[in-house]
Amino acid sequence: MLVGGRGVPLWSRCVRLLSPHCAEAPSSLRAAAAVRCHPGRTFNTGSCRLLQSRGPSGTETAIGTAGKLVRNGGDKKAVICIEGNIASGKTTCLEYFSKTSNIEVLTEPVSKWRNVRGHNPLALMYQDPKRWGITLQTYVQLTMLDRHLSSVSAPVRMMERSIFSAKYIFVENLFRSGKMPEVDFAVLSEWFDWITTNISIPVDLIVYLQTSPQTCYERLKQRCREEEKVIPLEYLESIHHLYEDWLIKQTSFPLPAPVLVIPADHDLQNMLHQYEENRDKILAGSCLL
Ligand SMILES: Nc1ncnc2c1ncn2[C@@H]1O[C@H](COP(=O)(O)OP(=O)(O)O)[C@@H](O)[C@H]1O
Ligand SMILES: O=c1ccn([C@H]2C[C@H](O)[C@@H](COP(=O)(O)O)O2)c(=O)[nH]1
Repeated sequence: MLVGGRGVPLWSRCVRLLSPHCAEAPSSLRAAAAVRCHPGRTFNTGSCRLLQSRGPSGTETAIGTAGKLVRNGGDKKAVICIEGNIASGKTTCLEYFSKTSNIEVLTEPVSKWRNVRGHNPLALMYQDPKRWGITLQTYVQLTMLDRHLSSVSAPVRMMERSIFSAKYIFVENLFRSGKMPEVDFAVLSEWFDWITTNISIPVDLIVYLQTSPQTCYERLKQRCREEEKVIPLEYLESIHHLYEDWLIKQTSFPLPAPVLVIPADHDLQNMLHQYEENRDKILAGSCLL
């Protein structure tokens, strides 16, 4: 295992734990504070509760000491986000860990993205990204925020992706590829900046399932989700490069947490073995299990 390594070749079998470049990353899964990874800005939201409210889907929030909206009781729970390309095996990984007691698993709300009041923004986005990209990504941002803020029922929460990858990977990809008008990107960015400035979204660890785009392409075809039949290999390559820049090279956007890299091109049995081998690392430091 290499700790804090950078630029290590892809597809190596070892697992790596990379630290965020910013100085203010959450120190461990025990961290009571929610910290934003921006130079010179630290928000400690761990202690005081001034106001409390309950929203839809069991969201309980309060105003913390820094004036940020915080999830109620969130300071005591560890949050692990599973990140990776489309069809890299995130859901399969979560299914594996869902069998562990004391871990709460939250999959991406894809069913909502496929059906909001009878509309399918995911399908619309793939059909015409220029027109519908903002529609899908606005809804993704809302539903991911709802996931982050929903009340936690176990000491450890494992969730699929995050509001950060929605913005840093998918919105960014639409914009850079010329499939999102500048004004749509600006509006989404304003929303994202407002949310992350005013709402505490603590993440303690990112687990990055690192795959080749080719592997994802094969798994995508095997999964055969109707909306995704139009996805070419090049799309997965773009997503892959954005992930690598963010989580491995750490040259694009701030990291909300340290990164554990798990090479994920291997067959299912091998992957399950790796998850078992890394169980302690993934859950390390929570002091709650
Ligand atoms: N290690 C693996 N080897 C082969 N197929 C896999 C592996 N992991 C997952 N799959 C299959 O690949 C497809 C995508 O996996 P999934 O877990 O849904 O990915 P994601 O949630 O990242 O989109 C599914 O059909 C799944 O059964
Ligand atoms: O912000 C986002 C997040 C996801 N998507 C798309 C990509 C896939 O087609 C589905 C679900 O992703 P999985 O990797 O299979 O979980 O949603 C998006 O367009 N924007």
